Amino acid sequence: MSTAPVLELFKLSKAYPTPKGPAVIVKDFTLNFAAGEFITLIGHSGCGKSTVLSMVAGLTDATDGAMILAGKETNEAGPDRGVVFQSPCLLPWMTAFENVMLGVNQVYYTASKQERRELAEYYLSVVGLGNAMHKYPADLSQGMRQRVGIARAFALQPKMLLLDEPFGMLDSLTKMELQEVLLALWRRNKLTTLMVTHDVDEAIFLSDRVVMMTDGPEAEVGDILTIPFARPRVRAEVMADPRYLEIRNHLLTFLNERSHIRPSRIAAVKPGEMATAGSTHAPHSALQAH
Ligand SMILES: Nc1ncnc2c1ncn2[C@@H]1O[C@H](COP(=O)(O)OP(=O)(O)OP(=O)(O)O)[C@@H](O)[C@H]1O
Repeated sequence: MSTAPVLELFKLSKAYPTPKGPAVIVKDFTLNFAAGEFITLIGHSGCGKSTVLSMVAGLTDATDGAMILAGKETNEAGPDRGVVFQSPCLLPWMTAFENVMLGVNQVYYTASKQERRELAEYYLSVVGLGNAMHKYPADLSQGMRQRVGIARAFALQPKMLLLDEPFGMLDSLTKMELQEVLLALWRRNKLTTLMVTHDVDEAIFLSDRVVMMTDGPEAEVGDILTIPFARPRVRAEVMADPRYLEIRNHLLTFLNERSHIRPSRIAAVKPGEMATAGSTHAPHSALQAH
């Protein structure tokens, strides 16, 4: 079995020009994604999470570093990465089905019309829009529109799925429903996934690993936590597991206390305490030395 990562991010950095000179938002962001791995990225507002996702999507150029996707260095956007944003940006004059078909027609132009239709219908049905796929966005709830966005991303069958706070604007019940929809699709398709979220519980429930970013400027990977719960996960069982609170506390402690500290700048830490990109920390091994 191949163990080569699907995506390697090596010392990715991003600086934006400002009147006072370049502002380095993200610095030396290094992380590998195993095939089919679900990674969430958490950190304080404005630290640079979306900037990282945007560089991975090829929508923003990195100022430094390298990105290797499926063995090839890449720095451009492409249909091999499906992106879902907080708001799905559907064309209002097209139905949900037509919105999904737009991408499907471009990517699968060699398939027959019938095959393309079936692909779009399949993913719209799986996300629960079997009876609403011919409605226009204005006639869909926000949660339903986001289901279209998810169906659209999966229908292109990309190598990677990139999600930028996809459930950030939804009420908590709809959010939980869509997390389940996402997990079901992810399991079926085994897509390597990067998701940006502010929601610690969402990160724990969905992820194989949670990557914590330090505060910006010059934000970097501060710590990485492996989530130990077996899949498929049942929310109630995960939340009742004694490790859940421990993991949650670890993440909250990072956000409240440790996100201001840059691992790369700390000289005196005990061996084994420092998180490195790709590490698989258990909650107890947290960096405490500050
Ligand atoms: N095009 C741009 N030009 C200049 N500065 C930018 C640009 N895009 C983002 N920034 C700055 O980069 C920093 C990181 O932004 P980014 O959106 O990546 O953070 P974030 O962690 O995703 O924030 P949030 O959680 O609030 O969505 C912010 O200070 C933002 O103002």
